[in-house]
Amino acid sequence: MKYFSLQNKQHVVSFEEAVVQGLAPDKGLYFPERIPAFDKAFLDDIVHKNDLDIAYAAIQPFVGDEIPEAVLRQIIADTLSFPFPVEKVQDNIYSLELFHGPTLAFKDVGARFMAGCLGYFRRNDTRPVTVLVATSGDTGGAVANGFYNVPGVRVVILYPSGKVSTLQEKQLTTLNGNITALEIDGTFDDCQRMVKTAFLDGELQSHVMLTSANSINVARWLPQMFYYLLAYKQLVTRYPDVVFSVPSGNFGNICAGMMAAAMGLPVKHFVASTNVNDTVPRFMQTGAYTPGKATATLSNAMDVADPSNFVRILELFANSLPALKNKLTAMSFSDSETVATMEQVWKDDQYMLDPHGAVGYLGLKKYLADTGLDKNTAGVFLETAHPVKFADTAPASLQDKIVTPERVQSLYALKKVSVQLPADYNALKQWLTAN
Ligand SMILES: N[C@@H](CCOP(=O)(O)O)C(=O)O
Repeated sequence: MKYFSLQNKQHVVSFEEAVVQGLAPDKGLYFPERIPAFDKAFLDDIVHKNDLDIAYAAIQPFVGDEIPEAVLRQIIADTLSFPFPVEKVQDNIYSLELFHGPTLAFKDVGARFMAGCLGYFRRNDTRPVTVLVATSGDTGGAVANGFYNVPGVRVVILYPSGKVSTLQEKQLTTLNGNITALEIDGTFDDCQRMVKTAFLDGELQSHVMLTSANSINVARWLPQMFYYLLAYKQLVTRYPDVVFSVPSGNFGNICAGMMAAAMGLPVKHFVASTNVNDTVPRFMQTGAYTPGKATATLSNAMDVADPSNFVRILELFANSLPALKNKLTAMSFSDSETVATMEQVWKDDQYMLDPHGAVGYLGLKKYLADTGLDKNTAGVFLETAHPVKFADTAPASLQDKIVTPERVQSLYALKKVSVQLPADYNALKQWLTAN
């Protein structure tokens, strides 16, 4: 499989080059040259396949022969070492729980897969590489955990000061070792812009070898297909149709699901559920892409005004808005709707939503109500992070009901270590060069 830059289709690279570079030199995102198709017999028999074989079938065409089969299978096994249950919340409404990994968010999947690929590609390379990553909350912790102590790799995480939760910040700032947290006086979009600018800076790159671990990197983005297939496997014997509602910020997660659908996974429809950072829902209505400045919300990991991966979604639909609308509906919800939903679902169903899952749930319910879909349809919202990550801003009535998983309990006592920087690319460049 080759990958081209979405800024210049003539710029074509291998999987390895796409992973190691992260972003094309022209700042374009890499995109696969063709969309592989799942074997129909394999999909028809998916309930009898094991999870690792399903993931292998999904990702192998994107990797080709650039990673030997045994190595790729081991990377997948290391990535999927925790469960992805589909929990019933109400009749026809299911939560795909993606928070059972080490950092309690769906990002663990992509971060661990990418760490495995990068480790393989750099096995004979002694030059140190810097993984540069921007986070609005969850990516940073997952990348820090996935790359912690990986030889020859240093991770530099940019996060917006005061705009991530207590637990998220502890996950970013307490590992130390090969992980450094840069606390930026700005928004996630500022952090993402600074990271992307670094990739364009030839002078910087002559001193520092850089790659990205945001979902702009194909090895972070594509493995997110796995859990759509695993959810489908769990539901297909009961429901002919599945609708996924995906809480969306940088749009990498939903874009991976839509890639799986383009490969043949039978998904009836996708709902992109956003908070008030509604650039995509507005685009879907008007056709005008006009990102403003990000607004801070309770679902902070989705506080993204200019989502990187939306260009990939457009590419999947040959930039045709009518074609996209047949497969995707986008809706936005306020914090007050989010809180009311968290309280209501706990009261009625004893299911604890996190604010991102609540936004996904809202989008799903609204879509199903608007379209009047029947009992043959399973509605699935992605519960992208554990509620404890947002315990400090959870409604007072729910605070004492959120259970802290054992694997993060010790984090609260650790001391935060971060470097404060202004939202200015030159400050980042100076820091990277000096360190
Ligand atoms: N929601 C993200 C923002 C970055 O998204 P990514 O999937 O491109 O890494 C976060 O939690 O940091």
